[in-house]
Order: sequence, then C-alpha cells, then structure tokens
Amino acid sequence: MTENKDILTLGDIRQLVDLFYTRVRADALLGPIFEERIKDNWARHLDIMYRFWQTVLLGELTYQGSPGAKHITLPVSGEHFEKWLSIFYTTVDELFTGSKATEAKWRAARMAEMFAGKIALYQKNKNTIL
Ligand code: HEM
Repeated sequence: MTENKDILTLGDIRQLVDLFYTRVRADALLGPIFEERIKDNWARHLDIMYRFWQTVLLGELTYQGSPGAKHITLPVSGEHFEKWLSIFYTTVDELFTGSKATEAKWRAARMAEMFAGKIALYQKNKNTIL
C-alpha cells in the first residue's frame, strides 16, 4: 500500500477540485444549489476553483475575487455547510496527507464559518426596511 502524498502541484489541486465537485454535483442537498447558479458554466467554475486553491495553498497568485459576495444570496444554512465540509474533508483525506492537506481543510472550515455567519445575517435582515 502506498502512502498518500501532500498537495504540491497544480495537477494535485485539479485532482482534488475535480473529484470534490463531481461529488458535490451528485449530492442531493448541494447539487441543485450549484446547478441553479452555475448552469452550464462548470468549466469556468472549476477553473476559478483551481486558481483559488492554487493561490491559497501554493502561494501562486492566480485568483483575484470576492468569494463572500458570491455566496451571500445563496439559499443555504448550517446543514449545507456541514455537508460541503464533510465531502471536502473526505475527498482531501482520500487523496492526500500532509501539512497542505491539513491546511486545505482548515482554510475551508474558516471560510465556511465566515460565509455561514454572513449568510445568516443577510437572511435575517434582508426584509428589514432601514
Ligand atoms: C454550502 C456551501 C457552499 C455552496 C452552496 C457554494 C456555492 C457556490 C457557488 C454556486 C459558486 C458560484 C458563484 C457564482 O459564480 O455566481 C461558488 C463560488 C465559489 N465558492 Fe462556494 N459554496 C459553498 C461553500 C464554499 C466554501 C466553504 C468555500 C471555501 C473554500 C467556497 C469557495 C468558493 C470560491 C472561492 C468561489 C469562487 C468565487 C468567485 O467567482 O470569485 N465555497 N460557491
């Protein structure tokens, strides 16, 4: 049996992102939410996600964007983020081992926490007339 290696190259990131989103699309809870927003632009979404993780994990600055703004209006709550993280952790652990793999899971969890907090606040206040 061979030991998994760490996430070290753009090829590794593509492998992780491809398998993760294949699983997300097949998931009964998350799949429809992604399909509704992304429609037939999956190649573009995957390319953005390769660049996002390349920037975060490899320090190669190919992603520029405001991910928070893209999530704020999504119809999601805590259970969606739990599912997202569970699929992400399983996929990372299945393919990789090491400090970058650990960092990927840590970063995803921090961002999930941040998005979930902002979305909950938005949903609570969106009908408030200021
Ligand atoms: C319930 C969980 C989540 C759902 C349903 C979700 C859904 C989406 C969707 C539909 C898009 C495409 C937005 C668009 O182009 O209009 C997107 C983009 C993105 N998501 Fe998520 N997401 C989730 C969690 C996360 C988490 C935890 C991260 C952190 C790693 C993340 C990182 C990103 C990034 C970086 C983009 C690209 C933003 C850009 O276009 O610059 N997402 N997400």
